[in-house]
Amino acid sequence: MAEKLLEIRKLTVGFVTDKGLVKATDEISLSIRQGQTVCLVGESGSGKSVTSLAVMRLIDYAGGVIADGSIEYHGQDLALKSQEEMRHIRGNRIAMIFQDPMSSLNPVFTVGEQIAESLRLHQNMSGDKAWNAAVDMLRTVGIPAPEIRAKQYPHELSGGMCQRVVIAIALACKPELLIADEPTTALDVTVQAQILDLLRKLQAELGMSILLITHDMGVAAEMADRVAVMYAGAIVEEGPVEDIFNTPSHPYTVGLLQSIPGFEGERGRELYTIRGTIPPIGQLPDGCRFHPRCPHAMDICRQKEPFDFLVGDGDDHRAACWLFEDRPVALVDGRGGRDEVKRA
Ligand SMILES: Nc1ncnc2c1ncn2[C@@H]1O[C@H](COP(=O)(O)OP(=O)(O)OP(=O)(O)O)[C@@H](O)[C@H]1O
Ligand code: NI
Repeated sequence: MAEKLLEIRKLTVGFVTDKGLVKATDEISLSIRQGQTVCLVGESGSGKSVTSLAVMRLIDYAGGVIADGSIEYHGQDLALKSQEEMRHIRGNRIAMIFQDPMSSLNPVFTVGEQIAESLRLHQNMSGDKAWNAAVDMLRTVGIPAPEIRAKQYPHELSGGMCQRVVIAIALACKPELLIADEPTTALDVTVQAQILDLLRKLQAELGMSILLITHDMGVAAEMADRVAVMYAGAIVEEGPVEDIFNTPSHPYTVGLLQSIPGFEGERGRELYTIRGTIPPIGQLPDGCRFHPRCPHAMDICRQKEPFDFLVGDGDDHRAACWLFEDRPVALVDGRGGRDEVKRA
């Protein structure tokens, strides 16, 4: 199995408010191996973007703090790096693309110049060489007539074209890890499929790992090797993509899947929606954070936070749900899962 590239351990990210620190993520653990695509899914407000911003340490600029845990990358903890050190890692070995391509591009420079600038900065290329490489990148990301397009400004390109440019900028430095936060949400379905195909193709060529954030289970099914389901700041289920879709275990995951139109077993039935809404950060219920919305809630769910239990046959599919109390507790890399030590 490929080496672990990124290992997030018990990461708690918070925002300081007048009521003290409110947690946007609560001891989340997740790892990504080389060449792997891990999808982070969950409803709006579950903490997906906060998690990705924490890995990039851009959370510092959004008023957030890493309150606890570690983000191990090549044996070093990104949570402890200075912003100066992070600047060398960002856009170089780890690149990020966001949902809205327009806000990532600079309106006053041509797209060719913006890619060339990234190459100058990170690959030490100069003048014509960087420009020619930029045109090549545009070709690589599937932009027709790249010599002409390179001289155009973002407003002269469609949304889909702009997102391809953003991908070209991100990939210009051949990152090991690409973090993509809803990269296709703003695009129409056909363009979305093309962009996802492009990411897959470039991933195969470059061997990079992808952390893909999406609220779309269909996108996750298509792209992921592993899926992590987030709810109200915690990863409530995580496992190989086949296991998540074939044997979803956490009632929240089951609910998410049942709300996909045309999902197996649901055809012809009224579309299911999970009752209730996600609690705002800082206002979690006692016990399991999902219990007020859970159709299976038991007494213990109202009282005690569940551990991560191993579900399925192997040791790589976990769910934080008391329904699996008879199963072994998942270990996070040899260390205890959530509160495992207290339980013993
Ligand atoms: N700068 C901030 N200050 C205070 N709270 C914040 C800040 N950024 C995010 N939050 C809160 O943190 C929680 C998680 O937000 P996050 O953006 O990570 O959700 P998400 O899963 O990415 O949702 P979406 O699908 O809507 O993008 C939310 O409750 C949000 O209101
Ligand atoms: Ni988000």
